[in-house]
Amino acid sequence: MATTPEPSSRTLAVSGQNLWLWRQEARRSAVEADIPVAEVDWLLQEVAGIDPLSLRLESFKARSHIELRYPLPVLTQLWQRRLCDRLPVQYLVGITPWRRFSLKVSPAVLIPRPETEYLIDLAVSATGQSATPQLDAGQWADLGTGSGAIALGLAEAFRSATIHAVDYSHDALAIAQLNAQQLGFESRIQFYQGSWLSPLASLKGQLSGIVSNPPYIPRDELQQLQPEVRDHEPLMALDGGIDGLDCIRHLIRTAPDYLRPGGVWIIEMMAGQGDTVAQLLHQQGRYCQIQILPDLAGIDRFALAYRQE
Ligand SMILES: C[S@@+](CC[C@H](N)C(=O)[O-])C[C@H]1O[C@@H](n2cnc3c(N)ncnc32)[C@H](O)[C@@H]1O
Repeated sequence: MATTPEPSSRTLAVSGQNLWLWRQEARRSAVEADIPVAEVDWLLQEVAGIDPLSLRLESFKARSHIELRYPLPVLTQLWQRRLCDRLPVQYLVGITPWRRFSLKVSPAVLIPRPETEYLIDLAVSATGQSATPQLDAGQWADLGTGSGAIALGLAEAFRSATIHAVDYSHDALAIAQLNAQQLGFESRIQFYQGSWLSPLASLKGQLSGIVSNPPYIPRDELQQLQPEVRDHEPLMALDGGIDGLDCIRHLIRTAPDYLRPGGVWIIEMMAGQGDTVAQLLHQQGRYCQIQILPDLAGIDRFALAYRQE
């Protein structure tokens, strides 16, 4: 498993000119390796604390010294891992932005994606549109919490709710808990190790909402994923079984017993799964107002339904 070196406790300084030269070389190698050059600047923001404008205008070049989290040769080694091992830059620096949060990530968790941010907006608008009272309060679940991103988003959006975050992976839960502590949400989110809803048996019939971004990649397609994903993100976060729908089918089948009447069920899915997911929700017979919703690019990526009253 890839690990990022611990930041040095020594003060490590380089001249702006030297760092500029390092950046030029890294940008050249990024182009050659077909990696977005913007990732070099992201790395420099994190390890050298240089703001995006100074990077864009290259004004940092005039500074006599810039403090780094790692010595320059270690930075070079890190960048080599990005180039040669295709290690995602988020794992290199150990953090990723998501909504307004800066989340700790490691190869134990999926790197939360920008499109997943929309699940929180869907949850907020679903509670606003519902006739069921106080859907934005009470108990909410984030199933397959990974880094804790969705649980944190829900905790921030629904100030009176308690969030129950479940993951099968102990290592993922450790990261999620750390994120909750660092962002000041530890009293609002409870964490459970186990499979989907099974650790929440005591909450049957009480959940105001269930939100999940489950694994949904068909098994045969895993090998065709980009190396950054295939070789570094956890298989347990990706593998959705033969047709990609194993976890979604399970969540459709089990969620009605856990939702309160009128409670909302929201998931992310893969492009092309919308028709089948809508059909499964209809067949289950206990959902209403079933909707398949697009992402910002207009591609169907989300499903939303309410438990019948
Ligand atoms: C696609 S990732 C989503 C992570 C995070 N919610 C996000 O959106 O970035 C799916 C998550 O489901 C978890 N998972 C897989 N199988 C599970 C199961 N049977 N029960 C609970 N969690 C599971 C994985 O460990 C992984 O963290």
